[in-house]
Amino acid sequence: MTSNLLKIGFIGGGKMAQAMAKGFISAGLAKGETMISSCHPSDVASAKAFKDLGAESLFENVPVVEKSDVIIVSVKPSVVPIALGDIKNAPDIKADKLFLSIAMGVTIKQLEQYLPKECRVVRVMPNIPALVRSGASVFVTGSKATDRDAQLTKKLLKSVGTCEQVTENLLDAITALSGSGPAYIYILIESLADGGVKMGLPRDLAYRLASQTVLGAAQMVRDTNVHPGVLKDDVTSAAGSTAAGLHVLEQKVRAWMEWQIVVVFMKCGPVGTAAHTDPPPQRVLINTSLFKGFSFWKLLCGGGWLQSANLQRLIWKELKGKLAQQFHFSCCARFKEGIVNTTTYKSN
Ligand SMILES: NC(=O)C1=CN([C@@H]2O[C@H](COP(=O)(O)OP(=O)(O)OC[C@H]3O[C@@H](n4cnc5c(N)ncnc54)[C@H](O)[C@@H]3O)[C@@H](O)[C@H]2O)C=CC1
Ligand SMILES: O=C(O)[C@@H]1CCC=N1
Repeated sequence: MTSNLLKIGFIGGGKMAQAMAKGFISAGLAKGETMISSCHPSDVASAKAFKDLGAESLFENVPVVEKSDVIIVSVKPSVVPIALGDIKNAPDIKADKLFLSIAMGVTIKQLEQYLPKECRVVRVMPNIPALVRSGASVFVTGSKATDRDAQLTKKLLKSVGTCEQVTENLLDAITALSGSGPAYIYILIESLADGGVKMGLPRDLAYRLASQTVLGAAQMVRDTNVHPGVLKDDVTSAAGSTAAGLHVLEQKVRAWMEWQIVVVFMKCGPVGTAAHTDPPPQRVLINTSLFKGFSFWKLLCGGGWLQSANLQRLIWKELKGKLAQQFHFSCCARFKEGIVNTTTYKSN
């Protein structure tokens, strides 16, 4: 029986939409035929992926809204105004429905502006392990979303992992931690396994051991409620092998893992708003250790202006090497007596 199941629509049928759709099917919350997706006409792979699930797959957004009870907006942030514009500009569309946007950096305010005024909006940050129902999701409700919408959002997201309601000011940091996080854990697994292979392990055994080790360690943190530092000490015998390994890792990995959260956080604001009319928020850098001798540098959200070109050059030199992708960001120097500089750069 499919008649009691919600009709779930995806505007954008890419990687994250497919992960959620497959998770909903495994959870019994949807069937292929109760879902519908749209994608760009050039994206035949995504269209096929949804068809393979038994879902309808289109190259138009308006019918997805018309045929669904809940619509998941799962296009890239820069495409959100275009895709939602299709809906706003459609004559006679009945859009008094719940829209869940998973787009990085696009705010509730923007979503409500892009959509027809009768739409109810929830902003979500899921992650890709939703595919195997081990996702970590959070959500924020928009101004017109009801308690029932919040309950429904929870039901959908809990079916594919954990789900917590948060406030919107936390979403960019959450994107950096759990939205992007799986990618960082994948390189950790890959590098653990590569190290094992280097020392003679068969590759398939190395991946099985590496992934189970990450899974088990994560479960220990989640289920025992013991501080990760204490758990780490339990593995580390005096003068043993783990201590030797940690000596290497502590020098680089810990600092870099924290640093990437700052970098992603900085990226979320400006990119999410790049295509929009709102002025991009000033995202500024805090890393007191980076700039030796300039211990007054702080991470700030806010603006200001600096006179020292030397300081600007120094920051830019530091950052350029660390930020692989092209984007705008602002650097801000804050002296003890107040903010003295903000400059917007474009990396290349
Ligand atoms: N991939 C991930 O792990 C996560 C992604 N997200 C968010 O999910 C969103 C989608 O990301 P991915 O699935 O990774 O990207 P993707 O590139 O795999 O999917 C984007 C989809 O949008 C479709 N599309 C492009 N233009 C369109 C249009 N005008 N109308 C309708 N569909 C259109 C594309 O054909 C494609 O199917 C992004 O906003 C991202 O920030 C959030 C959390 C995790
Ligand atoms: O890379 C991205 O922009 C998206 C947001 C979180 C995970 N993937």
